[in-house]
Amino acid sequence: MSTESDEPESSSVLFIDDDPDIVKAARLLLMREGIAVTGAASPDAAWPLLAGRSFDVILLDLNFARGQTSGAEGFAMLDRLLAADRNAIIVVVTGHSGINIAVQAMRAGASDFVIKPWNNERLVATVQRATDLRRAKTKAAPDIAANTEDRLLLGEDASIVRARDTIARVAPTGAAVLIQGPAGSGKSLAARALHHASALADQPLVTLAAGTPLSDADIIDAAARARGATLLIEDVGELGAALQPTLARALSDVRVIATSCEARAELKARLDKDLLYRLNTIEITLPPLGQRGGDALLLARHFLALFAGRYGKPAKALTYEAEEAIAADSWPDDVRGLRQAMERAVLLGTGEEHGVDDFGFAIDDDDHRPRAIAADLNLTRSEKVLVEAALKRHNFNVSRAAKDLGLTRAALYRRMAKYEL
Ligand SMILES: Nc1ncnc2c1ncn2[C@@H]1O[C@H](COP(=O)(O)OP(=O)(O)OP(=O)(O)O)[C@@H](O)[C@H]1O
Repeated sequence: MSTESDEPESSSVLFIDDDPDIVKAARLLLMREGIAVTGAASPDAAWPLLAGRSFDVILLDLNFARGQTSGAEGFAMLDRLLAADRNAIIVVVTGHSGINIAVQAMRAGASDFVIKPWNNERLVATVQRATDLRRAKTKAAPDIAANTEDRLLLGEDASIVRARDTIARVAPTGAAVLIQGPAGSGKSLAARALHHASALADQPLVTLAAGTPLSDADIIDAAARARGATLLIEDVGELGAALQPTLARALSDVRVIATSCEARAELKARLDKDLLYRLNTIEITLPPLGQRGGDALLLARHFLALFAGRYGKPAKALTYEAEEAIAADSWPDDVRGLRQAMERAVLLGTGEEHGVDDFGFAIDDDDHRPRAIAADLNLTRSEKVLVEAALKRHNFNVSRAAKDLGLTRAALYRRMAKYEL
């Protein structure tokens, strides 16, 4: 938001670095220049902050895991940040030995780099330059400063990593993309992410809701408005047979993204061949949340932090039982249902932590385990989920996680290898 004042506008920095002392040093230094620094200890911890607001500059450490020097995690984050906001201003932070890596990062889209330990004056100058660059870009395209919640397809399950990768690769091409998945699984979000990452991001995204009553004229009108831009056809499998040829004919000079709850075979039976051919050059499938491993827990934490920020409530941790129940639930209303459950918990939860009661899970009276776990007969999956939850809870400290799980360190390491954690 711009302010009418002679004072220079203060700027905001998100510093993603696992070393709290480094973040603190930057905060104290930059504060004197009117620059506010928010810290995030890991890429995971950064997303809820990014979803809730926008930052002028992102300082990104490239190495997170202890002893890592390849920068792989930082590069992955750099790609994701730029996919979420192609005008993000990212300054990578690296040690002396990482100059080559910093140069590679700039080739990959970073705006600048800082070498640790830094020279104070140089850090201030770099951040100020980066802020100016952001301001210039924001002026050119005012909507980029809007919060990025509608572009972040979060998750670490292989299916979501693949979906993000496909989005990043096909967005600039203009190819037609069909996104399949159950209701509430993130199809519209994926479509918007695709649009924002495309060369047509500055043009409108026209939506045609195929599941609502439509006439030929509605279809022709939507396609005309989307000419030279992108048409999002939601629930394309619901489109009446009589209207399908009209749509197929109207889709010239339009980038098409379609979503469908139906799987491919069903869609094939329902849709006119020409229309399907026009829609499914590239297919992206979003599996139900209950089949995405640890993503339910990751998303739950994300939404809790997001809503805590939005409603000005304290950020609370989840109890162990609540984590287990969230990880093991089948989430019939998918991500939408989980999102609502987390919003309700933030608004209504009264305890110091979010417990199972905040989410309407019932505890089994016999073994004091959440019922959702008892109902899940897939032992392998439950074990993976529990191991992952314990590791995350203890910030990947293996000794503490092993103790929590009642395992020896060796037994935990074996399971981590088995589940590729
Ligand atoms: N991977 C994700 N990361 C973050 N938020 C998500 C994710 N997936 C879904 N959401 C959020 O969950 C809600 C439901 O997602 P969305 O509307 O995209 O689902 P949909 O599959 O299009 O549903 P429908 O078929 O009912 O239209 C939205 O608020 C969306 O932002």
